[in-house]
Amino acid sequence: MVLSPVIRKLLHKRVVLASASPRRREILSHAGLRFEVVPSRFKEKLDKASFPTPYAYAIETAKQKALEVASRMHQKDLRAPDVVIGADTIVTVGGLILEKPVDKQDAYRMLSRLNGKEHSVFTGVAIVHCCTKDGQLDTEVSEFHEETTVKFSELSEELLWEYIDSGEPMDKAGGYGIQALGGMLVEYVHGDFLNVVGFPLNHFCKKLVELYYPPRRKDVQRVKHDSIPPVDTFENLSDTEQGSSDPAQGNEGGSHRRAEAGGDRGQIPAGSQGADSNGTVGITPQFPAGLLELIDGFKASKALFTACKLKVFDVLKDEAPLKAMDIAGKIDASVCGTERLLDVCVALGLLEKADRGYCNTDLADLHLASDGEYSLHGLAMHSNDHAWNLFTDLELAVREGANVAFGRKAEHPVQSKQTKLQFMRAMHGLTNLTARQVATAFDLSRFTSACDLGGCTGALARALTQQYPRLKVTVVDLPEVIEHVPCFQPEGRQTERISFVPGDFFKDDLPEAELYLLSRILHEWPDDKVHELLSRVSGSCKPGGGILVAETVLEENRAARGSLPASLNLLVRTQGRERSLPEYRRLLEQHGFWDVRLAHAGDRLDVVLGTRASPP
Ligand SMILES: O=c1[nH]cc([C@@H]2O[C@H](COP(=O)(O)OP(=O)(O)OP(=O)(O)O)[C@@H](O)[C@H]2O)c(=O)[nH]1
Repeated sequence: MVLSPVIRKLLHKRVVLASASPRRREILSHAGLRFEVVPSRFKEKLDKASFPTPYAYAIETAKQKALEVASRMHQKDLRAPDVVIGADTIVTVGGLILEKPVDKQDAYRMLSRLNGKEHSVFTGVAIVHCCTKDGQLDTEVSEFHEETTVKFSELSEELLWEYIDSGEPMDKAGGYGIQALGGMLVEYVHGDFLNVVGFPLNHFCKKLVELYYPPRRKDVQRVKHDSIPPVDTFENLSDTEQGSSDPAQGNEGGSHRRAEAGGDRGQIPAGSQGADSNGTVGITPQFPAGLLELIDGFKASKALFTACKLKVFDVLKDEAPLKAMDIAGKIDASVCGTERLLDVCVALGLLEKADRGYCNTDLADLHLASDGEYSLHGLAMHSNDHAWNLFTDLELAVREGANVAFGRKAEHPVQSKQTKLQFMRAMHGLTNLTARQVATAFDLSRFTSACDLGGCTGALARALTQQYPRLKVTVVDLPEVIEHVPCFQPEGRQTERISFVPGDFFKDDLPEAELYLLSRILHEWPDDKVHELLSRVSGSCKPGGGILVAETVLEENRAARGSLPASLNLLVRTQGRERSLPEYRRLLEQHGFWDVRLAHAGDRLDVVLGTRASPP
């Protein structure tokens, strides 16, 4: 949803978020902003003592992060984005500036300093507008900061260490994440909560209003600048894309129609008045850009899939820039069709276009070319060739309440050899992106052996053995999956501590292990099969051993997660479903696993750990 026309002002610009923070990405994308993410390479080590205030330090760091990205992008293709956003969050307590802890001891030092006290969280933000003049990068920087006061409860040493061991503190300023487990440490917050999480959205919108709608004399009394203008006021500020920015054509005094339902993802913004040929006055609703974007969403996905299938991103990874004609030759397609596809990819932020031709964006280089550890090419191809067809049955699946496709089209997602390999590629790319976070969500160093059930290409096993030098992992998967594992072994990095065992975890004996891993497995199955599997795991797991389940755990407010399409995916594809923490807790407890704990492992994945109790 795009609530604010001021965010819409940016929809037609190429916006880049110069940050690796998943929280910033989430806050801004939930606000309806469209942008690319290019993490900054600026080293955060400015001399803190040389700044008059902590926030001056945060602002300068934010600015340097954004400027580094602007100049790198400009150098790469001689064209910088229109807007680059940088941010830096710090915590101050007793005159000290705390950033992200470097290790657990550092996290402990930070959290001990915050224990039982009030502290301030500052986020500095820089909005850099770029343009290219005579091949030179020209920038205009707007900056601001926001302060929020947070008070921690008195916390015991045990609780502090339990929190540190959850792994959550490590990539967070001050060593805590208020949006997750860290929220339990906090007694009160004064100020903007999102500022603590990493991005002061409210102040950002005010800054945009200031930049994009400088007050006209007659507005000065009407627009209150110490708050985000209410929606009506924003509508009056709407630009030519949505209405008229000409003050003479504004809506002042006009009646704003409000809808009961529908409209631009929920609300119909006020439009313009006009008379028809009969002289009847009517109101044209404002253009529902967000809704049209939803309606057209499938076209964007299909464009991405097609470019992947035609290996456009591979071609441009090998050689760039290239003109449409050269690319068409290499992918064996028509020039006019190729040019259209390429331009759509530019609009989608997947490619960049300059005078000398087209290039991949960093995002496409990393994730859409078919090679590379973090390639999602396999996932895109799986979505194109399989998920796409299954989703045509969504209406039927919704009517029936179960996956009608399951019986008709597939017994399991792994079918023909080609399909199998494609599914494995999809899972491999996805798992590589999240494996480290899953491996570090809890401290698993007490385990010396693990068994990854349905561990596919061993991507999670690899992350675990890299993280825990004493750990040996056995990967169990169907024989027809294990057969293809050699295609996925990274050169020279095969570790002797990983072994692959062909087998069916519903039928064959499970290998002995202290820790059993079920990553993205349980959601594939209905409750009766989950019970069957957990009972087998429970039978093999010794008291004190563990079970680690990696899944998207549903929150109470189910609509709040960006991963809900996944739940429809399960509806059309399998008989399984996503579950909430109470549901996982109940399932695990029923099979003798206690002390069930949850940790987040990134945007779309959570980890649940349970410990096998001694039988009564
Ligand atoms: O309660 C919370 N407090 C802070 C955070 C996250 O902490 C980091 C702050 O670090 P920084 O500003 O340096 O940003 P990075 O993550 O290193 O990304 P950049 O590439 O922008 O430097 C930030 O991620 C906050 O979101 C939190 O999550 N909760």
